[in-house]
Amino acid sequence: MTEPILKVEGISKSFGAVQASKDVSLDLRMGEIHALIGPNGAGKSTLIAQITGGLVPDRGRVVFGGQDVTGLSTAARARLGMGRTFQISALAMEYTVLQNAVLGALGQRGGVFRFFRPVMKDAALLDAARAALAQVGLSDVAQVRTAELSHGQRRQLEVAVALTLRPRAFLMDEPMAGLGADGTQVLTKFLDELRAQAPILLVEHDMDAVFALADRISVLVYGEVIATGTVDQIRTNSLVREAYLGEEIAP
Ligand SMILES: Nc1ncnc2c1ncn2[C@@H]1O[C@H](COP(=O)(O)OP(=O)(O)OP(=O)(O)O)[C@@H](O)[C@H]1O
Repeated sequence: MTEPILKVEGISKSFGAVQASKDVSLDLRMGEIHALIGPNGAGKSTLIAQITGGLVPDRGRVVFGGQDVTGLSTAARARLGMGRTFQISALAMEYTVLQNAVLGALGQRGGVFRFFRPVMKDAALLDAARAALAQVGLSDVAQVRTAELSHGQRRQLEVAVALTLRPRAFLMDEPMAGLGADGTQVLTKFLDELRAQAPILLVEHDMDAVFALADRISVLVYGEVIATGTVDQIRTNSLVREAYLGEEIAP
């Protein structure tokens, strides 16, 4: 088996008396969607922040592409190919779709945005942005103001921004949040295809999407991974059913 692209090894993180991550270990393998689920406040966002570099763990390490990245900045991790999308939109609503994709490409490279015009003439950035928009199906709206996009299209644009870096893996924090049934369906199909290009660690509350997409699921409860397994293994796991009170997870 090839080495996992991402390994989280024994990560712990406390905020005062709250232990948000308790000795968390998990990995992300090539070609897979690994979903991270858990009740509100279980520590999913805190874990993602430690993987992407926004928070420093108290203990443990993050290995990406065989390299220990625990001490690296978010931008340095992005340059190594760690792509991500956010729970809260980081898009500039007044800019066009293409401008957002270009600025995203620049930002993810750790570039500093000083003058708009030179940036918009940077052929490499423009090429990367256009290719990413084409891949998510937004080429037709490249010149449209981002504010005019539907919620689902904005989610696609966020994925496009992450794609500009040609990531080796994706971390996605609740990409389905706020999407209607149609938007969820479009994004589910898109993520299904995307995993072949780069594996995805997916934090998601929408259980239908998780069950449709995940090759493996890890369940986080009070900062701890209580189970990792296939959809069937997780559905029938008694600890998991207890944590969810049997509701969302019930077959
Ligand atoms: N910066 C912080 N300071 C103090 N406590 C924090 C901080 N960030 C998170 N926490 C606490 O850590 C725990 C885990 O929070 P986190 O946001 O990671 O959970 P989550 O699983 O992502 O929740 P949700 O599903 O609601 O997004 C919670 O008890 C939260 O209150």
